Amino acid sequence: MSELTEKAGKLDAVDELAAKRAEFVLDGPEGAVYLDGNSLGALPVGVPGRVADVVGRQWGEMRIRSWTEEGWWTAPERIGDRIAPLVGAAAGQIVVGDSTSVNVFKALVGAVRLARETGAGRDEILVDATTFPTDGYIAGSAARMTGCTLRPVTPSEVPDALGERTAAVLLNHVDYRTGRLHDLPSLTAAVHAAGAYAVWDLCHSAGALPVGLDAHGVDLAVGCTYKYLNGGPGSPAYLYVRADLQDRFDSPLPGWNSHAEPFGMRSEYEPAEGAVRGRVGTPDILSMLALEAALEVWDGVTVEAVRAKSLALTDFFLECVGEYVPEGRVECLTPVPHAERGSQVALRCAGAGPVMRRLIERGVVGDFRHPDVLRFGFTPLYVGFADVERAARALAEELSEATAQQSHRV
Ligand SMILES: Cc1ncc(COP(=O)(O)O)c(C=O)c1O
Ligand SMILES: Nc1ccccc1C(=O)C[C@H](N)C(=O)O
Repeated sequence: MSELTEKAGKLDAVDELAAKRAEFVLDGPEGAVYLDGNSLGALPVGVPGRVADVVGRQWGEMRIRSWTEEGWWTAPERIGDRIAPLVGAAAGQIVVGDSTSVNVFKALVGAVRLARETGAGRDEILVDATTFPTDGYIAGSAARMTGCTLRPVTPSEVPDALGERTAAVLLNHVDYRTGRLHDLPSLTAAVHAAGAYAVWDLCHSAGALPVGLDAHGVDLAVGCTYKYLNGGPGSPAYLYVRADLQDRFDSPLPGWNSHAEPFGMRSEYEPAEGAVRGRVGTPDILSMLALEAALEVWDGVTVEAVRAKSLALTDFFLECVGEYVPEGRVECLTPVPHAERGSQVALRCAGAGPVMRRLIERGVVGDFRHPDVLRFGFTPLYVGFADVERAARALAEELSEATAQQSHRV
């Protein structure tokens, strides 16, 4: 047994979250090392039974009565309240529904409208230049619709780019490619000092590390639920609107579900109070109730414990990669300081696409991001230290073989 295998065993033995792994389905043809929870979280064991009940009994037998008797109608705000503590929000500020892309649109246009109430000259939106593409596309459209210019800047350039013209700033808490964690408290404070509104995309941080939305005075936030919250493919996203902004939040998608009296069927729109104002149309109940069941794995778990394990996992992965992988074959894009690291490790590597394909064939599942990045996501609820060691060893073997083949060809 190598030193690192032994170390993995010791770390697993004292892991206080180790028992959570049994609450997920992790078998199947791909093997047990699943490091792609930053794209699609694994299936919690309680979900299939709940979905069967929702379909078979609630829909199949109770039909229309389930909107009231099974709480379907109020699911978006009820599940929002279940997510709230995971992102540091008090109840009543999060509503679940639609995709992240749609919520980015609601939040960003809403933010520009808030900024315009006090400063008509505010006609610029700043957007993270390194963002996951959908946020940039939506921000471009939001800018055109609101008569703003869109200015892409890196998060570190934001403080200098802010000014009297800034209406809203759309940032990612953790960068999807590099895994870099941005400084949400200080960037939010800088946006506020300029009189603008901050919209945060939490896709890669919610469920992986403390976010502190209320504590840091974030204005609006969005996130998906299919990564670290394990809600399933295409599970609905969420929108956070800070309590004291809700009265002034003017949604660009004011559907009947956000009406003060949806069943009044009135022709005039009157927005509901509270988080409900962020709703649009009929909620996607099947996905939403699967998500609700998935969130039960968080019972008795603190985000702080998850963060501590996440950092221990990524530290250990970096240590194993440093030990096993031939010098110079990979370049780590993820920052080493804990304060700047999310819950993934991104390694730049020649031939990253084929390398990841072969790793997956070996049963180590990460993903590849264009043009040359290997991404490994670490979900502390179901990834263990032995997985980490095995993944790094498989990567090293893969890269050594590739190197050997290359020199053979030469
Ligand atoms: C930062 C970020 N925003 C948005 C999305 C996607 O949004 P949607 O759920 O609308 O596809 C992703 C990943 O899918 C993401 O990583
Ligand atoms: N929603 C998806 C559907 C299909 C494939 C990937 C995704 C992702 O979520 C990608 C992820 N946002 C990423 O950080 O690359």
